[in-house]
Amino acid sequence: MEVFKFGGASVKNAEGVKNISQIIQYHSSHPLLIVVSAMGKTTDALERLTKAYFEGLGSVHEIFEDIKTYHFQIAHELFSDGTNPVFDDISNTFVEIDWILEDEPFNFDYIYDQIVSVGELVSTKIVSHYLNYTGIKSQWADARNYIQTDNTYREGKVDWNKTRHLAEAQLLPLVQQQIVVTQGFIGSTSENFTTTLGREGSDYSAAIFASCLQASAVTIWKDVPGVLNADPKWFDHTELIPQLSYHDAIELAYYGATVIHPKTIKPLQNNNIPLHVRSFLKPDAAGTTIGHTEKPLRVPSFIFKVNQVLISILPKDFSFIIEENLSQIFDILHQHRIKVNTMLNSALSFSISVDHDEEKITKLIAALSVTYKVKYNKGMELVTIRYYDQQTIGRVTENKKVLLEVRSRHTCQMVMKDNIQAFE
Ligand SMILES: Nc1ncnc2c1ncn2[C@@H]1O[C@H](COP(=O)(O)OP(=O)(O)O)[C@@H](O)[C@H]1O
Ligand SMILES: N[C@@H](CC(=O)OP(=O)(O)O)C(=O)O
Repeated sequence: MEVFKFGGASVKNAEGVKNISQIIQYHSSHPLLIVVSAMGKTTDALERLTKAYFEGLGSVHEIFEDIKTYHFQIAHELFSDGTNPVFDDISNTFVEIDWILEDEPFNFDYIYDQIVSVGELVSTKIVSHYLNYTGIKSQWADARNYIQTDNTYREGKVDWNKTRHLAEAQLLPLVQQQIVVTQGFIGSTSENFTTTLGREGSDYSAAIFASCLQASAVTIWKDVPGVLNADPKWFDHTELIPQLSYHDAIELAYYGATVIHPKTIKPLQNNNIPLHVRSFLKPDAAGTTIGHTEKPLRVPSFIFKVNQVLISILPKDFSFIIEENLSQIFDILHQHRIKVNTMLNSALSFSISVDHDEEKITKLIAALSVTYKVKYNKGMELVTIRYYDQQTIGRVTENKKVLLEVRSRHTCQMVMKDNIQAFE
């Protein structure tokens, strides 16, 4: 059996749903598990809804109505028959949000997961109904019955033993009967509360299912021809990488190549399952295959991250940065759930580049400032070049001021900006 994953961009409208149905039909001669994300930018909209609800804003109902209208419009374009059971199914799924909104808000992360997960529930209902409507026999499955996590809401940690057991015992027999459509991104605690696996986590879901079911391959269908040596949103002249080792794929994803969620590769590598990245716009093209290959990447690959904050942390008494300080600093970073994108330490300071999440950063700086002198620069860019050379470094740093540079044998990272403004 194989696992196919379709992200939000592939099902952002009725045309998209029709397109992926054709892809599924073409491959339907062998068992398939289809993992689907929320439609288009629905997760962002549900996040806005959750925030508005917590802030008691009057826009809550307007945001919610827009989300519902978007899905019903897609369904009306797909199903000419207004009595199709899909319409009741969509309504019943959205009712879960109505119930939440009737109560007073409590525990943001928990409520976030209960609301935001509805995006995946409703998209998979539409896709599954549409496959059946067009004669492709399929059944809908609730990913929460299989993917078991702890109760770290918004970033559920997978309980692999339970998940493997449930997937093998209960999901595999279904997939062997007919095509199964399920959700990416969501799981469940042992008390049956919904969790999410972290933003963009549907690729990871596909890998979890594939590894638990010993799939022969995973294909993630994207709006790009495969893995390129840079994000085409940033660069004009990108090159397709036809074959990529698991190791290089992990490095690229880890440094922020958003084409693959960083957690996706390891479970596949551990089980020797190839990962194909292909275009849902050109489904006949081979794309990229990630697997065991000794072929090194021939072209330098770039990863850009904008909206970075460069934070320098110095002991208040100007003493040296020693292991004890580092351990305390990492503890504070961990408590604030901050992912460090790059770091460098010198005798007197420790510098990190992190994503600029205003709320988290304000709290982090306040916590660090108790013990340390903290300097920071907002609005920075972080570029990572895998397999760098001097010419490539020259190209990306043209007209930039580099504030921090870290190099290993294969990877060079630079934090930079056009005009520097220092804050203290
Ligand atoms: N190295 C890369 N190769 C290809 N695409 C990349 C790369 N780095 C970033 N991307 C971006 O990843 C996007 C596809 O990923 P994403 O939007 O998360 O898909 P989905 O929502 O379908 O999961 C592309 O549109 C592209 O802009
Ligand atoms: N819908 C979730 C999960 C996901 O992975 O979506 P996508 O496959 O569209 O990136 C999100 O936007 O975070």
